Amino acid sequence: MSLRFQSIGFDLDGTLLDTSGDLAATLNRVLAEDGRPPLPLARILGMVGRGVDVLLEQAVAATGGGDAAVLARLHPRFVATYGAHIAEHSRPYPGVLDALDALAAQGITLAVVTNKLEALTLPLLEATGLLPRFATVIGGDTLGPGTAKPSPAPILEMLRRCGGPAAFVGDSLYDVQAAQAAGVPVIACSFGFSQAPVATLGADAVIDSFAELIPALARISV
Ligand SMILES: O=C(O)COP(=O)(O)O
Ligand SMILES: [Mg+2]
Repeated sequence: MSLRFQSIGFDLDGTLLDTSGDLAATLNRVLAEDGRPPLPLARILGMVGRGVDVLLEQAVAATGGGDAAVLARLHPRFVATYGAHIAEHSRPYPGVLDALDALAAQGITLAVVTNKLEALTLPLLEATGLLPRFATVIGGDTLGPGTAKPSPAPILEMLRRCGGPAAFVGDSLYDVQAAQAAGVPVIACSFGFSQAPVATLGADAVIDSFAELIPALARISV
């Protein structure tokens, strides 16, 4: 199946990697250290996808509230704790490695565009064996404040670095909005962290497993 895409970008959390276990354990540990109650996994996953600042804002609001000083206190604790436990439970979803290899074999350039901080993203990709497969990695803070998805900025930067035409693969509304604002077709993964049914996100295609990725890309290639 030959695709017309020069490059394909991937979201990280809930798309390439199931990071739910390490994210939830880290957040609940940081909340406990601050005297706050734990949050259930499903609630936490609904807070993931717009980066650590939004995650902490929502987690603090859900556990008794707190002002900017609370967030400023929790932020470095979250980053340090997560960095120390970055890949204890996090694994690629089934079929990820085969799909990436098949795309690379077609000469397609692969990129990661995540809202996770770059300094956490790189060791996570390294620990899970994914890093060598990507030509470029753009984190939520790589391009500066205000450029995380749903801003189109990181997808436009991926196009600049890797060339077009491009497609994007993600699991959240923010991925779909960012790709559409950048004029790039987008595939949504139903196995990720989206709280809304992925069929309602407005993506060009929905996949239920990575085995469906290349056929879906072929369908939107025409
Ligand atoms: O919210 C995050 O930290 C990262 O999320 P993403 O990899 O799904 O963009
Ligand atoms: Mg995601």
